[in-house]
Amino acid sequence: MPSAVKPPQTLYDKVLSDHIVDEKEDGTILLYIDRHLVHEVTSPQAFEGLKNAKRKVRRPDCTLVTTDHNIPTTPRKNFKDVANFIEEADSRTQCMTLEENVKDFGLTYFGMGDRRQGIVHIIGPEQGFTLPGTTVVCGDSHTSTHGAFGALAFGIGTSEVEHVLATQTLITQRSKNMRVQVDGQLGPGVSSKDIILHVIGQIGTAGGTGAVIEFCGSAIRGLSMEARMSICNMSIEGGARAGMVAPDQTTFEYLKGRPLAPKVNSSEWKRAVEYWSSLKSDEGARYDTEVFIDAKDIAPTVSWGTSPQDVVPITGVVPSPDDFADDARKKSCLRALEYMGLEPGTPMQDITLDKIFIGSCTNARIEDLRTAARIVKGKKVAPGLKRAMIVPGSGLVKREAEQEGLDKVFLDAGFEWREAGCSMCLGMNPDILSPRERCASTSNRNFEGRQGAGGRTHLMSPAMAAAAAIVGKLADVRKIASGTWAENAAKAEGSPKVELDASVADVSDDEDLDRILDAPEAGDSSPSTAPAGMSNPGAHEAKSPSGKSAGMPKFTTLNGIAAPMDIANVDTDAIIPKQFLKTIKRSGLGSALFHAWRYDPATGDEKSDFILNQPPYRDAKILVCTGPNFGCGSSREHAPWALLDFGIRCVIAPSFGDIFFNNTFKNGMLPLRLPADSLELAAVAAEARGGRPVTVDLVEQVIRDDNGSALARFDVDEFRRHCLVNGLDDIGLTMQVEDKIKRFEEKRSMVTPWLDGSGYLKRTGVGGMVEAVPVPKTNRGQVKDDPMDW
Ligand SMILES: CC(C)[C@H](C(=O)O)[C@@H](O)C(=O)O
Ligand code: SF4
Repeated sequence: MPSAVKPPQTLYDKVLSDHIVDEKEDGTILLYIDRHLVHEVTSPQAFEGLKNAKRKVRRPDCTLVTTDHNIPTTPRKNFKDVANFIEEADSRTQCMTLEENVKDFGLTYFGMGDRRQGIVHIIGPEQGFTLPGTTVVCGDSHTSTHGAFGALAFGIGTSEVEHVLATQTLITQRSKNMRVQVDGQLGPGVSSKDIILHVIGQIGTAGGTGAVIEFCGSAIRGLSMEARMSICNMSIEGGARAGMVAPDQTTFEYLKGRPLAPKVNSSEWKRAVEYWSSLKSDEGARYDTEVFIDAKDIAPTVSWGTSPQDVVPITGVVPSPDDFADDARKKSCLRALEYMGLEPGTPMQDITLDKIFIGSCTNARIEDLRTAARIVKGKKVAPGLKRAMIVPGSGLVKREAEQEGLDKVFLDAGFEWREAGCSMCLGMNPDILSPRERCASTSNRNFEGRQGAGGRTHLMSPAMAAAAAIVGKLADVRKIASGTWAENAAKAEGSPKVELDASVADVSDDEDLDRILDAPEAGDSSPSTAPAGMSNPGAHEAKSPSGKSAGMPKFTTLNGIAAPMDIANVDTDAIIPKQFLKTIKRSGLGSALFHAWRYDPATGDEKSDFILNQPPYRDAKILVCTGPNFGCGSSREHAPWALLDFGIRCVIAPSFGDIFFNNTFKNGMLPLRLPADSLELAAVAAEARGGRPVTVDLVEQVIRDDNGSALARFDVDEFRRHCLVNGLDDIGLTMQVEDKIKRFEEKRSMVTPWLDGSGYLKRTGVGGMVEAVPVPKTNRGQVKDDPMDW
C-alpha cells in the first residue's frame, strides 16, 4: 500500500516537485520556469522562431535581458548606442538584434547605457531577480551560478530558450541527486574557487553528469553568497546539470533590499522567508552519489592543462602522463602538455605568465575585487607582463568598487580597469590572448583556444591571480601575503623589487592572512550592492534546420559512414569555437566544425591528420567517440548546428555533456550512449575505423553493420524517441496542455505572489497570458535619471 508519509526529500527534489506542471509515465516532466535570463548570443534564433510562428513571450515579467558576451570593455564615456559603439560587425549585429527583439517583445533590458548591465549571472542575483526556491534558466551553461540561492538553475540551448519564451515551461527529466559535503576550516589563502577546483579535480569533469549537486557541510555554510555563487557556477565544469546550496540566513541577508526581492518586513517578505527556510534536504534524504571533502585538504589550487579537472596545488609540479592510470587520461595529459607548452615535473611556481585576467561570472563580484585589491595594494604588476585586466562583473559592481577606491588600487598597481562584460573569459569581444600567450585567469574554462586561438589558460582564484600579477609567474598567495615571497623575490635574478604595503606586509600568521584573503567570503555579503528525410541515406545536402520552430525533422533510420574519434571530454568550444557564435542564424556552420582541429591556423589549410579531412570521413553522418563526456562545457546550440550542417546526425559516445545531449534532440539528431569499454562500442568503433557504413535504426533501437548484423542495441527515453520518429515540435506539444500551465500560474500567484511581475514590469492580471506594462525608464535610459537605480 502506498504510504501517506512522504519519503525524505533532497533540496533538489523539493524545488523540482514544486514546479512540475505535468509529468508523464516515462518520467518526462513539464517544468514551470520562474526566471528566464537572456543574452545576445543564444537568443536571436529563438526570437526568430517566435516571430516565424507568430508567438509572443508568455511572461515578459519573468524575463530579464542583458548584453555581455560580445561587448567591448573599453570606456563608455562616449557611448550613445550599440550601432556606433561596437566596431566588430558580427558582434554589433548580434547586439542590435537583441535590442530589436527586446523592443518587439516588450522585455526588460539592461543595455550598455544602463549601469545595471553586466554578466547575466552577476546581474540576476544582484537585482534580486534570482530568488530561493525558484527555477532559473538561461541560454548559458553557467546558469548553475544561481543555485547558490537554493534555486534550481541550469543552462539551456537556444531551442529551449524559444520554448521557455513561448510557454514559460521546459520539457525535462529528473536528474540524479549528488551531494558534495565540505566540512572543516579552510586553510589560509584558500577560497571558494579553490574548493570548486579541488572538487572538480576529485570527481572529474564528468563526475556530476546527469546530476544536480547539493553543496553542503560546515565549510560551505560559512561562505558568503558571492563565494557560494563561485562554487555553484562551476558545477557545470564538474559535469553537473546544476549546483545548489540550501538557503539560510546568509542568503536572506544578501537579498534584503535588492530591487526585485520582496520588500523587507512586508508580509510577502515574511511569507517568502518562511517558504525559503523550508528548502533544505530532509534528514535521511537519499543521494545517488556522495563526496566528502575535508576543508583542510584543500590548498590554493591552479590548473595546468586544458580541462578544469587538470588541477594541482600551487606547491605541486606539472604532472606527467605516467601519473595517470588509465589510457584516456594519459593521452589527454600528453595532448594538454603539448598545447600548454609545459614539461612534466616543472614546479607550478616556475611558470611564467604573459597576461592576467580577473573577471568572469565566476569571480567578478565585489568581494572578488576586494580580495584582489588587498593583495595588490601598494605593489606593482610584474614588468614582464604584457597586460593585467580587471573586468568588473556589472556596472553596479564597478561603481561600488570605485566608491571604495579599488579602481585606484588596481590602476596604481598597473592593472587596466575595464567596463563590465564577459571579456577575456571567452574572448568574443576584442579581449583575447594571442597564440601561445599564457594567462592567469579567474574564469572557469581552460579549454584549448578558450581565451583566444592557441592561448594558454591557468584557472585560479582572484587572490591567486592577484599574487600572480605581482610575481609575473604562477604564485602562492600565502607567500605574497605573508611577505616571504618578497624575500625570495629579492634573491631571484631579474625579479621586480616590490615594496609591500603595510596592511599586507604586516601579515605574518595564518589568522591575519585569513583576514586578508578570506574574510569577505565568510558571510560578508554586501547588501549594497533533416534535414528532411532522415531515412534518405544518400544525401549530404545543407542540413541545418530552418529558423522555424514548428515541426522537427524526423529521425527513423540513418545509414552512413561513421567517423571514429578517440578523445575524452570533447568540449563545445572545440566543436565550434567562440568566433563562430556571432551568427544570428542556425545555418552555415558546417565549415566552422572543429575549426581549430581541422585547419592550420597559419595557412588556413586543412590538416590532413584530422579525421574529418580524410576520405571517407568527409562524408561522415555519424561520429563515434570512444572517450567520455562528449559535448561538455557551454550550452551553445551552435555545436549541434555545426555537426548537422557538416552532415553528422548521430553521435555515439559513452557519455555526453547534459546540455549538448538535450540540444541535439531539439534538432532532430540522435545522441547515443554506449558504455565505455563495452564490446558494443568497440564493435561500432571498429566499423568506423574500417571506413564501413553503419545503420542506426531508431525504430528498432539497434545499430547494424553493412551486412545487417546487429552491432549494438541502445536505449532512448521513450518521449524523445517518439518526438524524433514522428518529427514532433516541442512547443506545439506543450501548448496542448496550456490549461495546465494556466492552472499552475494561478496557484503560483497565490502561493508565491512575489514571483509575479515584480519590479520592472507590472502585470495587469493574475495567471495566464496577460500584457506586461513596462515601468517607465527602466530599459535603455541613462541610469543617472533612472528611478530604479539603487
Ligand atoms: C555563449 C554561451 C553559449 C556560453 C555558455 O553556455 O557557457 C558561454 O557563456 C561560455 O561560457 O562558453
Ligand atoms: S563563463 Fe564567461 S563567457 Fe560564459 S557567461 Fe560566464 S563570463 Fe560569460
